[in-house]
Amino acid sequence: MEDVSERYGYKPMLRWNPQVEEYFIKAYGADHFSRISNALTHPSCYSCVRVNTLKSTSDAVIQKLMAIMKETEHDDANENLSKYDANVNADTGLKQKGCLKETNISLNLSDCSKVTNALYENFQNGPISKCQVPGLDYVVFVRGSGPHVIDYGYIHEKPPKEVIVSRKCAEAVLRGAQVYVPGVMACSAHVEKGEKIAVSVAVEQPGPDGGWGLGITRGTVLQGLETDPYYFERNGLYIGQGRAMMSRAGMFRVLEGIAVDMNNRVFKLPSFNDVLEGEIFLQNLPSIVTAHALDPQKGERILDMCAAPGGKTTAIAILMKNEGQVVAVDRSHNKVLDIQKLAAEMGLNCITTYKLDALKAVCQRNDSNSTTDLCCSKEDDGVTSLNSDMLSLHVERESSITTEGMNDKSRKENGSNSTEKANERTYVSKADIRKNMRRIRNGPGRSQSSGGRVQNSKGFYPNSFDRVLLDAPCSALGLRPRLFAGEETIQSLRNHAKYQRRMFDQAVQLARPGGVIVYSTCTINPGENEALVRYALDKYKFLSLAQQHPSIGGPGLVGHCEFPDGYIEEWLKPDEEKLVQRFDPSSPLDTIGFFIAKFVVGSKDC
Ligand SMILES: C[S@@+](CC[C@H](N)C(=O)[O-])C[C@H]1O[C@@H](n2cnc3c(N)ncnc32)[C@H](O)[C@@H]1O
Repeated sequence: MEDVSERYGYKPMLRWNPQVEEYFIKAYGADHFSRISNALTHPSCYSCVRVNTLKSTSDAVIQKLMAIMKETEHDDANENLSKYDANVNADTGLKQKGCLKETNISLNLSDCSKVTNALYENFQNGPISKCQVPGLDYVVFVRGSGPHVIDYGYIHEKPPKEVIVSRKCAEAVLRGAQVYVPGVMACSAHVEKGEKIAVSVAVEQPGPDGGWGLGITRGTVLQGLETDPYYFERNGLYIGQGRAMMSRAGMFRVLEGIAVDMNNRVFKLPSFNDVLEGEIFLQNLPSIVTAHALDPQKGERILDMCAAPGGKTTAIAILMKNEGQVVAVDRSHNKVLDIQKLAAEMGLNCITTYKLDALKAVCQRNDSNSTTDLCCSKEDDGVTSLNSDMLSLHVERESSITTEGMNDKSRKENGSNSTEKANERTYVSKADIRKNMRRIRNGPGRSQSSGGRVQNSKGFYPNSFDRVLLDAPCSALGLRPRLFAGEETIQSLRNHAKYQRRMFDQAVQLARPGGVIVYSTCTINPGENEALVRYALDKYKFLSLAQQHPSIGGPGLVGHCEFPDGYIEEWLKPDEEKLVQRFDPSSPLDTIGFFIAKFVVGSKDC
């Protein structure tokens, strides 16, 4: 007989490109890499909330979040007691309820086996508490739990009804999302609205051509038999149970909406996504530390080179008490709008946004005649803040979001995004929702006719910033939870590294002597981390690594790696490793994989 607990469990194995795996094993050692790889398949066991100290305090936020959690628990309890009655045999239903209760009661700290002592102490006084790291008391941790064992109601020869979801959908669900219609790939026959559904994920498998593939026809009928698609591959890839919000036919007919309401998850993480608008921001701990490491001071001029959606930009602005200027650029028009929305929601008017390719972030003085762009047209300081007069006179307008009046959420739900996008967690600001409501009521305003406005920039003058943050686009191999990592090859990893070096070259020109550059990535790839630091220190003798505060990540990697093609990748030299922060997803801090290096810029004349 089938081992039900194995089949209906959650024991994913991350797949890598074989050469990439070999490289990481060389870098970390086989055991350590296996721990990292395993950690990446799970979400962190706590959520991290950054408090907007200009609007609230950690204590006030903790009180409010506690109240929200209480309310939710109360709603959940009622929901659990009433929801399945219609379609489930009464006895089985009662058993399920018992199981749910038991599981809930067992949500204690021991579930989160990887929590450090520091975090453990944080949670001694309840599920929500202030971060104990000196200087980070405006960070609030909210305890989650998992992995939970779920009873899917398997009866011999009568497997539970189920859906298979796409991998991106599953990753979003593990972070707390619901299953949206586009994410559903296959479903059991005769599923009706309200029925209990087991949710598993189909992950890319090696294809005959050496690549990866997912050969599954959307709409496939599942029988719960070995003949089902990915039957064996889905062993141990069950991510929770939910209630069908529509019939099987509906799931493949409609284009939008929640297909399965996930009410019994393998990982339970409170998301607080749409509460306490402007008062809090959900952010990974290493990202918060990055803003801190930059050490922005009131009145300074700071450049955030790859800023969207603005998590670090707003953290920096708050550390500066909204005094000074934070110039936030991104190459994506819509993403610049996201930064604007977030800044508005958080009440931060020291943030100026531009659309700019960070590879062309430096403009020379003589460029200014040929451009209407503000950044290079102002002789005195190289950058100009965005006020309303300037907006009407100088802004280069761009047509905005094509789906005028729709926020990200409605786009997601109406199916105009891809299958994957429908299950990615997208940030929707309350300010955005309110703005759209106003537009619907009043019609488009004068400045709203083409949607949001984004000012193009042609770059900034050299040495025009006190501090520069380069939170570089990267392979993102530290992000979690992740169920597949095979897409990155050695070549693609090297391409990321090249791109980052070119951006760093721009950052070096823009930071003034005596200024600071912070470089960060959310990848575990040393080629994009330590190797970038090596490149920077070897090429720019006036740069030196600086101590970061707080320093809670681990040390960097010292040495080098020799590749089969003869290429040698140089990492850090002894003593440099303590000056960078490497957040290891398998470490007790239980964060995403992340890297931070801080450079001080010396005199550029030498
Ligand atoms: C890691 S994300 C930044 C996250 C952001 N710093 C935050 O904390 O919210 C990288 C960003 O770089 C942007 N990007 C990629 N290539 C770029 C380029 N050449 N110039 C400017 N931005 C770029 C992407 O659009 C993306 O928003």
